[in-house]
Amino acid sequence: MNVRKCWNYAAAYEASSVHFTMANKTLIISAPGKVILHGEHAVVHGKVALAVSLNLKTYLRLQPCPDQKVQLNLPNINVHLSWKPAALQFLQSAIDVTDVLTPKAPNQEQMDQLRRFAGIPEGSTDTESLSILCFLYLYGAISTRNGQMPNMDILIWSELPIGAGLGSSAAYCVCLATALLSASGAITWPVPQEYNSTRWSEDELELINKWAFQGEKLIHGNPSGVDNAVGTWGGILRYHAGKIVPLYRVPTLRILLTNTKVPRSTKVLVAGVKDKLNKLPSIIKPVLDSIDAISCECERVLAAIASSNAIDENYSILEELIDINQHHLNVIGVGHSSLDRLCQITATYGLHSKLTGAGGGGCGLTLLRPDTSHSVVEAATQALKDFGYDCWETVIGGSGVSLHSPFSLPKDIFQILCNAKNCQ
Ligand SMILES: Nc1ncnc2c1ncn2[C@@H]1O[C@H](COP(=O)(O)OP(=O)(O)O)[C@@H](O)[C@H]1O
Ligand SMILES: C[C@@](O)(CCOP(=O)(O)O)CC(=O)O
Ligand SMILES: [Mg+2]
Repeated sequence: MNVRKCWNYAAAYEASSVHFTMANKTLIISAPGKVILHGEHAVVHGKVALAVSLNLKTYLRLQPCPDQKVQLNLPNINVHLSWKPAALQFLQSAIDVTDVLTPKAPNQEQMDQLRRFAGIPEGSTDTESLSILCFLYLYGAISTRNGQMPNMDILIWSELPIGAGLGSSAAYCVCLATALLSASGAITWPVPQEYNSTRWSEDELELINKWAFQGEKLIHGNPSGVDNAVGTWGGILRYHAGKIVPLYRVPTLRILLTNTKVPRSTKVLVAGVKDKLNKLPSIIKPVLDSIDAISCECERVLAAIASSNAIDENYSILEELIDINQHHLNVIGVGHSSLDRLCQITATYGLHSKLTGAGGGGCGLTLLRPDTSHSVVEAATQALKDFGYDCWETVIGGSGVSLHSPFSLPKDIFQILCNAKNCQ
């Protein structure tokens, strides 16, 4: 791997006790959430998944900390922490990552040390604990290389619903990995004229993706890697056993997303499927094989639609695949009555839905045909909202991890990330 050294950054670093001086620039990064069309859960067991980036994003703002501390602000979950670098000194010996180009996951002993330091009880899977442990691990593994204990002020805020199947954990990890790798000089510290675009080389994106995957392991236990791949590269991807293939022959899809608002944890659901597979392999394995076949068939049909072939018939196949997969997901134990209701409500409008992401509540997707009328979408949306669900038509397939100028952000996001007090 040829990861570029950021020489300007290194010079600034040498000349200053502040790790990422760079003329005290603020770095703003975003990573998108994702929608899994087909293959959730099966992908953890080596099957194919098709996933696409979402126009809802997580944003990270990184800046030097004026009072020489390490600060972590996570306003979505009301976490505001601050450490003196000396208090984090133990991370250097505890997380012994000798080569930042070779990402590793924490072992049990390291996890125990991090947990004890943060005062998090063993086995705790609450939102705050996972986010803090993930930060401490990535900071310790990436930022403290070369014996440094850099001060920094990090704020991460998301427009994604958290814990709802749209990949907020991966977007969180991609943003953190990108910021920490940039600040440590392992990947390019982007220069101002590169704002509003992805300016990392393919090797750098690979390194971001690999570190984000280590973070996902901490949050999910046993992730497939599909979510962090979409968060890093964006677009529509076919993911199979770590192999990422961008798909180009795909029509513009219209998708309605519904958040049932039923909370659930990906970690718990993924572990549940593994248990079922271990307990009843001859029953569950064929279901995972069938989900694999659904993803492959969906890819074929999307390519056929993109070539303008028999649109109506091919949409009928897509709808049937959605229905079958939703049944399979129920069989492997990741359904929920809130999702069944979503499928029933949309069916009354002739629309087909399935859960997306880990299931157990969270979000479902509904496929709209190119000619599904506005009035049908409105009526279905209203019926779902009447049930207390959030429902919106999405824009999918946008860019992956990106860099932003504070002043080109949408006003509301600018205000959250860069109020006058926080932004330099
Ligand atoms: N913006 C955020 N701020 C803090 N933590 C976050 C944020 N986004 C995601 N997380 C972490 O990711 C976890 C949710 O991940 P997960 O259960 O995989 O659901 P999903 O990825 O579908 O949103 C949260 O419990 C939290 O630890
Ligand atoms: C269930 C799974 O396939 C997707 C989980 O996505 P999410 O965390 O629910 O957004 C797990 C994985 O692929 O790592
Ligand atoms: Mg997740």
